[in-house]
Amino acid sequence: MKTFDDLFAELAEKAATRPESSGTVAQLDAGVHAIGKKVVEEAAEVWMAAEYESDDACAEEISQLLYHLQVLMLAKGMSLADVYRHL
Ligand SMILES: N=c1c2ncn([C@@H]3O[C@H](COP(=O)(O)OP(=O)(O)OP(=O)(O)O)[C@@H](O)[C@H]3O)c2ncn1[C@@H]1O[C@H](COP(=O)(O)O)[C@@H](O)[C@H]1O
Repeated sequence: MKTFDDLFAELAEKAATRPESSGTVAQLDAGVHAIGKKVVEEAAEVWMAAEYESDDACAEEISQLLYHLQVLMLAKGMSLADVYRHL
């Protein structure tokens, strides 16, 4: 099963190698403003799923929110340690 750290390593590799098929590369190219909007959208979907959908649907929305947060971190040039030191 993929972990948060596994996903971040995978996305960092995509950002470095820039494969044409990567949605992550497309989002990074769209910039922080567009990525930030996706973070807010996914956060709202998590909220709605938590109130009105199944636990599995909510978990899926949370995974998408985590993905978009990681894309934002990469767009900002941040590492996992930059975040973890605040936990
Ligand atoms: N975990 C994710 C992941 N979670 C969410 N998303 C993106 O977030 C979107 C969430 O979609 P929604 O359900 O909110 O639907 P939507 O708003 O209509 O989607 P869009 O119109 O914005 O595409 C998905 O369409 C994906 O584009 C993800 N995209 C990629 N990954 C993983 O990231 C890795 C790298 O992916 P690529 O860069 O595409 O190779 C792979 O392991 C992928 O599994």
